[in-house]
This record gives sequence, C-alpha cells and structure tokens, in this order.
Amino acid sequence: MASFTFTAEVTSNFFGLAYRNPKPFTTLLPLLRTTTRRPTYSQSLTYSFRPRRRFSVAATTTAPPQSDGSDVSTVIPPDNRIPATIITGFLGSGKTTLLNHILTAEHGKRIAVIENEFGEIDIDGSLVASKTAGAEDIMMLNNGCLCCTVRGDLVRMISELVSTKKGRFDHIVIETTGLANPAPIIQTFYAEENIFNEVKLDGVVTLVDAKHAGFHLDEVKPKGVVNEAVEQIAYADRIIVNKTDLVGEPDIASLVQRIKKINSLAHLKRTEYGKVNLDYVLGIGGFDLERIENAINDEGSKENHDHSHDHDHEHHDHDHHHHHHDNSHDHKHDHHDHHSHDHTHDPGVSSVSIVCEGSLDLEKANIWLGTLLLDRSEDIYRMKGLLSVQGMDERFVFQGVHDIFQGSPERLWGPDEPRINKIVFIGKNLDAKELEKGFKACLL
Ligand SMILES: Nc1nc2c(ncn2[C@@H]2O[C@H](COP(=O)(O)OP(=O)(O)OP(=O)(O)O)[C@@H](O)[C@H]2O)c(=O)[nH]1
Repeated sequence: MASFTFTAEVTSNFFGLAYRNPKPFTTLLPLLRTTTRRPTYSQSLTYSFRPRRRFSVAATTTAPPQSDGSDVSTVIPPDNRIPATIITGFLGSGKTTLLNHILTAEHGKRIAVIENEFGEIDIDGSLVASKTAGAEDIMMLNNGCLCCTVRGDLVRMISELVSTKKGRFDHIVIETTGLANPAPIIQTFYAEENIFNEVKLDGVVTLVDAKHAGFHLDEVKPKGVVNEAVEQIAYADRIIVNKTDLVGEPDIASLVQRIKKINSLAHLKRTEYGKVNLDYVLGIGGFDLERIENAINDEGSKENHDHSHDHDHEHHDHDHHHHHHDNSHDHKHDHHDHHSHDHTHDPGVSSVSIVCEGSLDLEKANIWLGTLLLDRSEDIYRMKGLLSVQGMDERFVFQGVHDIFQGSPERLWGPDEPRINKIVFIGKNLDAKELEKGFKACLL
C-alpha cells in the first residue's frame, strides 16, 4: 500500500536523522516508540521537577526509583547551558531602550550583548555602552542583516564568547535589527552543534510599537515576502507593547487583540520605555520542555499588565475543545479594529490550539506529526504540546520551530489525572478544523 510505504519512509527518515545527529533530548522522530521511550542518554540522568503535590501519588507503584526523595521524576536531564535571549521588534519600537533598561537594572547577572544594527551601528553601540555598567561584553555585528548574511558571524561570536569568556557572564542578549526575521536566529541555536551544547535559547522578546505597529502589520508584501512585523510577533515568547504613552486605550486594546490572534502563547505586557521586571524577559525558558505545560495552560489567558479592564476579551469561549485565533474566521472584533477594515491584508498567521481528552495511538500520532512536519514545517512557526500516548506511562511533551522538533517523555501521569492532550500551533494558513480532525484520528 502506498501509504504504508510512505509511512515507513517517514519513520525511517526521522530515525536516520535522529541517529546521525544525536543532540541531547532532541528527537526527530516526533514521538518516541514505546520500546525506546527512554532514550539511552537519560537512563542515568533523572531530573527532579519542583515538587508538585497534586501528583505526588504517582510515584508509589509504577515509578522508577527516586533519586533524591522528591516526589516526581522525569527523564528530561538538567540543563546547565548559558541562556540566550533574542530581543526583536520593528524599527524604533524600543529595543535599545529595553536593552539599556536590562543593562542598568539591578539583577546581579553579568550579561554579554551581541548587537546587530543596520546602518547606525556606532551610534547605537555607544549609546548602550555609555549607560552600561553590567555588560561584560558588547559585540557588534555590522556586516548586514543578522537573518540573512551574517548568521555565520553570530555563530562565530557566540563561539568566541563561550571559548574565551565562559564563566565570566551569565546570560547572552542578542539585539536584532528591526527588519530581522527571527527564525534563522532561532535556528542557529539548534543547527550548530557547538552552540547547542553550550548555549540554550531562553526566549524571544518582541517589542511592538503601540503607535506604529498597526501600519506595519497591515503592510501588504509581495507574494512570498514575509511581513517582519507579523513574523516577529509570531515567534515571540514575550511581547512588550511599548510606547503606550503615545496612543489611546482603544487603539492599544485593538492592537492587543490582533497580537493575540497571531500568537496566543506569548505573554504580553504594555510598557512605556520598555520598563519591565527583568524576570519578565530573562530566564523565561521559552523553549524548555519542562515549561511546556505552563505555556500551553496559560494560553490566551494572560496579559500581565495593570489594566484589568481588558482581561475578559478572550474568555468568551468556554468550549475548550477548539480555539482558532484567526482574523479571517472571526469577525467579532472587527468593530474594534481601526487599522484594517480590509481583511485582504490579513497575513494569515494565527494560533490554533487543540485540547482533547484521550490517549493517542503511537503509530498514528507519529505518522500524523511526522507528515505535518515534512509537509508544513515552513508554515508552522512554533508549536508546543503535551500528549497522552497509549503505552507510555509518562506525559509526552514537545516543542518545535519549523523543522526543529524536540520531544521527550516528561513526568508520569498521575493515576487519577485526566489524560488531556493539548497542542498549540502558531503558523501561516493554518486550518484549525483540518488540524483537529487529523489529531483526533490518532486517538484510540
Ligand atoms: N514616547 C516614547 N518614546 C519611547 C518609548 N520607548 C522608546 N522611546 C523612544 O523611541 C526611540 C526609539 O527607541 P529605541 O530604543 O532606539 O528603538 P529601537 O527598536 O532600538 O530602534 P532601532 O534600533 O532603530 O530599530 C528613542 O528615541 C526612544 O527614546 C516609549 O515608551 N514612549
């Protein structure tokens, strides 16, 4: 049968890649097979989560021996790599202002900065440097745009930082040019073995200019050309709607709605002059498998700000089986939207989440996710998920950026814990119904 051959090919491809490129807890076979569900590297590494009393009963009968008396164990090994944060955002949105705030705030962290500015390199560099007490190093990338021409330079700079200054800084912050698409920068952290082993991507922080973002989001690009403003929002773990002093509340509210439809996973804050608590932007674990559950459970429900009037906008939908945050399918908010009355401008980037109780057939789920990654990885910007797989005692967590996929069994399911699967996709031209149908076909 043709489909079977294709399936086998998909599976062996993933196996082959995973074998040739053995990165810690990275697997390109979307879900591990039951027979190999504990990867070898992790057999001696048992990482304890912070105790979660809710599930403490889980360990009594079926759990492997506990290493330290903590109540829950998982197979995700500890991660001592140096965290790196990407600060992105459109021209003039406040990236340098935020960076200065980070560098001058009291946080005890020693921060190495990599800057990539288009054009006004020296001006920006001295601006940061003059206000800097805490920055261990500022490196400039000045050969052009980070996303296309100087990825090699980024790799070299990070490698140099690590090889010459390791132990002298605690965090790397990369400020991108306003026109950069963050994807290639994110991918650098996975594509380069040397970097992957030493540095972990902590998060993508996207600054949004409250006054001008609407225009940038509306901008029509030639076919095939990305709208950077949309992309920067789509990849974000944290969104900072900055310059709120320059616009009125209704405009901010409609912008926030628009952003949430593009990216329902990111936390969002409104600021003036990038003034945020440092723990909002540093140490956020946006790509950590251990934090998947928080990220997907928070989804759509949080805006960390002081304006309480906006909290209920996304809560009208209590049917947790299926959300689709997509302009083109949702005209409820049109009357708020002062910027775009014409939805042909819709960039088609949206968030889709699937929430469903039950257990997955491993084979089917592998084929579904594997095929999705092969066919649609260009359109799927980010995804996060927590799955219940038949025959697997642990919850399976995963996250992905385009064709990069990391998945691992996490802690054990509790005996009375409902087996609820949840996946969130952020991407282009996502068909929520089709995705949900594909997913449900994998359930037993
Ligand atoms: N009114 C107002 N101005 C701000 C705010 N935040 C930043 N600015 C100003 O906006 C201008 C641009 O800020 P930057 O921090 O340089 O922005 P950027 O994103 O680094 O800009 P590029 O490097 O050109 O991409 C500066 O003059 C800032 O002082 C804010 O919240 N309100």
